[in-house]
Amino acid sequence: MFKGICRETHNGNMVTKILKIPKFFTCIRNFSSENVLVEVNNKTNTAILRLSRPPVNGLNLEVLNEFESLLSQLEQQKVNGVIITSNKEGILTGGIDIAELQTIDQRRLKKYWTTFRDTFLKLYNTPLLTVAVINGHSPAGGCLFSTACDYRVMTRNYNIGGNETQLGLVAPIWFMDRVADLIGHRQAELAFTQGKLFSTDEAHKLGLIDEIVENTAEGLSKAQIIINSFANVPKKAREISKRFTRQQFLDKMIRDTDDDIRHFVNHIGSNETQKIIEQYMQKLKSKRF
Ligand SMILES: CC/C=C\C/C=C\C/C=C\C/C=C/C(=O)SCCNC(=O)CCNC(=O)[C@H](O)C(C)(C)COP(=O)(O)OP(=O)(O)OC[C@H]1O[C@@H](n2cnc3c(N)ncnc32)[C@H](O)[C@@H]1OP(=O)(O)O
Repeated sequence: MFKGICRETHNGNMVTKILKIPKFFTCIRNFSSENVLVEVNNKTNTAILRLSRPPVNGLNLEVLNEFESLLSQLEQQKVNGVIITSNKEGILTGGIDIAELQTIDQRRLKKYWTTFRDTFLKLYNTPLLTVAVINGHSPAGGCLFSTACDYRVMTRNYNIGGNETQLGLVAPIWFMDRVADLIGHRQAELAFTQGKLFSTDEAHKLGLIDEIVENTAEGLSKAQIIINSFANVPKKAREISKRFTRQQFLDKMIRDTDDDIRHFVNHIGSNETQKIIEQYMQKLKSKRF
């Protein structure tokens, strides 16, 4: 017997069921965590990882830890590819859960930012093939994490980009570097100085995303096609090529770890930034944009 977890909504409440499935008939392996649903298709050996933390899949410490740990498990299982998407069509993630930034406790800020960086690095550095199916808005942290994937498809009429400057925050330099890798230095400079959120069409024209799809289902099947297209590529050679093309960024990010964490703690932990964050949260709650 194979044990799986099934999550369903009944009358607005999330219900978790433990399923017992005969191994022979299983086509899906399921090992979801609290905030991230995972299913691995036994036939294609591809994992779909769905962010599932209402209301906006905010990236708090728990989501980041779960995400990192699930990726490690998928690496051990040697899946053929990982598709990252949202369980809620319309929002991939609202980015960092702002509640994590509402503190001047330096130890907490340091812990959060270290975990945030480590999770990004895990995704950026994994030998697994990764495809982001961006099926909703993807501001700030959401955009950053999708840039770590090998390929990005996005559904129409949503926004993606680094809006930190609009909020009075400064995005980390490695986010800027990663976006510049995709859209070029000049466009990244314009985007980050303006805190620009791009529409799906704009993001596609710039190269921030690779393809546009109409809906999540099309996104998932497109992602599977991308993963399949690597089937005849020698695995070891692909993995080493991925590592080589990413090595320079990685070396710089790791070399700058201490400076980056210090900068984050000082920037977010200052009274001035705390006021800005508080005002932003109030605006967000009253929808005054
Ligand atoms: C060296 C480095 C130094 C410094 C680095 C500094 C900062 C870190 C920099 C970069 C990395 C990443 C940063 C971030 O991710 S900051 C977060 C930025 N995110 C946003 O600005 C998104 C804000 N949200 C929205 O635009 C919309 O909510 C969204 C489009 C996602 C969804 O819209 P929708 O209309 O569907 O829902 P809402 O009614 O707006 O929201 C529902 C509910 O959720 C709350 N909410 C939304 N986003 C967040 C969030 N990010 N964190 C916490 N809470 C959030 C919202 O207030 C509503 O709450 P309630 O009113 O109680 O229902």
